[in-house]
Amino acid sequence: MTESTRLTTPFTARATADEIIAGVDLTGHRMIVTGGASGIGRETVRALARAGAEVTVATRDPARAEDLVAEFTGPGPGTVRALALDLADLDSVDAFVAGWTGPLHALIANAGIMAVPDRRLTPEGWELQLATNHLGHFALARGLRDSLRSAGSARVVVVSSGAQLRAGIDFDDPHFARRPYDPWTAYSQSKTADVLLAVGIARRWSADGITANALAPGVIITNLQRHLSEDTLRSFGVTTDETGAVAVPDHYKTPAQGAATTVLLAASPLVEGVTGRYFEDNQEAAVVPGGPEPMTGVAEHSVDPAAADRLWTYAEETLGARRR
Ligand SMILES: NC(=O)c1ccc[n+]([C@@H]2O[C@H](COP(=O)([O-])OP(=O)(O)OC[C@H]3O[C@@H](n4cnc5c(N)ncnc54)[C@H](O)[C@@H]3O)[C@@H](O)[C@H]2O)c1
Repeated sequence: MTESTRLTTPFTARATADEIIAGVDLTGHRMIVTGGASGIGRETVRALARAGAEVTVATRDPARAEDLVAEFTGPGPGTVRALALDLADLDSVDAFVAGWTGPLHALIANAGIMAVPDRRLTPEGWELQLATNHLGHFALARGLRDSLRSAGSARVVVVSSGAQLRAGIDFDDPHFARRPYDPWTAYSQSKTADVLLAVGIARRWSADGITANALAPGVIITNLQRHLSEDTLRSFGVTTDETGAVAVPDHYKTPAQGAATTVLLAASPLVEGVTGRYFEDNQEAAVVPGGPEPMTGVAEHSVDPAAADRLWTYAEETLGARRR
């Protein structure tokens, strides 16, 4: 992709999800938002349902989406329901896939965890951030491929992060079995894997009418930061006063603004047919060398087709060899 072919939209970085799809009618569109009960995912669900979509919130605890379901119960065109899904538990992913019937117009891989302080493993022995953010979503997307195909035209949207700039995939030790565990390196690796998943799907499923793109939502205060200490948050410029009010730097977004790029990729006609790309602030991002310095753009290692293919094979083999 060159500068001249980079896709631009009329939307500013501050546009909200509702502004992005104003006038778009999603009636009859069936969509899944993982992690849709909180944070950015919750605002994604609301914007898509307001535009008329039938949205399924895939969440570990469906009770947490009760108010969302209630908000869209009634005469309006959009509906919301909540179904159980634990991405770190492949039996749960399999059960979710087995329970899905009919077409699927958009799969939004939004759920995620960040900077888990110690090296935690799933029952299969996989590092928790890679397992949740990537391997669970890989299994989910693969399991739902027929449903995506049967929609005729379907989109996969993967919520990554600017953290993908900081680390590629360590194919020799993805689960930190030998190298020292670092919470941020593990997060960055998993977010690179998110972009590579979109690239991998774009390389394989285009003939099925399925597109896939990844994005960074910006920086938004949500439950995602729960593993960060007050000192770390202060170093990011986030402070909490004695009343509990949180003050954030100017570049932080609201959840509704954070959901905007996801909604652009899931539903806007502006990106019809676009696949294998990475967006931030509602525009396609520039490809840059990864490393500690760049704050925007997508790292070369995150969109490298060879890395995408290698990760795809790795994920297939890993899932195939899972402990029962
Ligand atoms: N908030 C930010 O500043 C920011 C920045 C960059 C990227 N992101 C990405 O945005 C996405 C949404 O994060 P958010 O900020 O809304 O945080 P959040 O914590 O509010 O939402 C994440 C959701 O994922 C769910 N989840 C976690 N583990 C799961 C599992 N095993 N199975 C099913 N669901 C699980 C959580 O329950 C939660 O609902 C994440 O992928 C995150 O990496 C967020």
